[in-house]
Amino acid sequence: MADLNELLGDVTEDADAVFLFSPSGSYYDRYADFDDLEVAVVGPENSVGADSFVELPLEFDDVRERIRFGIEGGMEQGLVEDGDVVVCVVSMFDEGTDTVTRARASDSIHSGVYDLFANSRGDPGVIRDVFEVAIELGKKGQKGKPVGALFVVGDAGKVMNKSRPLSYNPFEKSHVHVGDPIVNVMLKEFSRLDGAFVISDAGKIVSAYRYLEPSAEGVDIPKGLGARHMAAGAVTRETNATAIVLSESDGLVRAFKGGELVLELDPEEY
Ligand SMILES: Nc1ncnc2c1ncn2[C@@H]1O[C@H](COP(=O)(O)OP(=O)(O)OP(=O)(O)O)[C@@H](O)[C@H]1O
Ligand SMILES: [Mn+2]
Repeated sequence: MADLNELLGDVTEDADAVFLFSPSGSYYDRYADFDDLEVAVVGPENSVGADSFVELPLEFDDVRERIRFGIEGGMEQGLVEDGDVVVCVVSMFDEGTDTVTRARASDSIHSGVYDLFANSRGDPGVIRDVFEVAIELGKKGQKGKPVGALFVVGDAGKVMNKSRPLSYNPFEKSHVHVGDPIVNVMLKEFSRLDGAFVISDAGKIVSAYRYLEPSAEGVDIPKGLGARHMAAGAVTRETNATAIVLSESDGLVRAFKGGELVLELDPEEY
């Protein structure tokens, strides 16, 4: 009769790295002296004091997302590289370690999402929520028609100084935050109209209908992108904001930081 452990050994064969997702201290210790294997801890905090640590800025309920994010962070830090086999040890059912998966680090996983969440000024949860609105808008459009939108997240005071109103601000005096389902409906509704949404670090919607007027000097964004993308890139050079743009013309979601395009995604594939 076949031996179960032997069969399951296929999962860990030829591994280049082991990523332990939020392990307990005693569990981590059992992995501490693997010499020829990169052992890294992935989680919201490095409570076991691991040398190699990838911070998860958000709780990903979806284990697949958690693993993707962990691997991308590991690539970002040079712990693993394109083609490496990464064995991921995860707890899926709150009963300690119960899941082992084999994943391959690849440049296609390396989409820029990690950098966007981990190194932005805005709260990671806020960036995620805005990102999700943009993706959803991209998938469905506005009443079936393609729609474009521009969200500027973080450093809102400075962003307001670099912009002017195109119309009355429906969020004036309101205290609404992204992530609230009602707000997401509002964001989608208002995205039919011109200009940008300005959102604070903590996710408060400061304004809609802002016309951004940053200097475009020294902004290097890919040719073929128009005024909306130029404004998005430029505002992130002059402020510490992150801009998330849904293009009406090609349907892609892009993010800009520090004046540069840092992420480009097709909502249909996300
Ligand atoms: N400086 C700006 N600030 C805010 N919104 C802007 C700015 N420039 C353009 N927009 C918005 O972007 C819309 C589309 O402009 P344009 O076609 O030039 O941009 P684009 O980069 O090609 O974007 P898309 O791919 O969505 O067409 C405008 O109708 C306007 O609502
Ligand atoms: Mn255009």
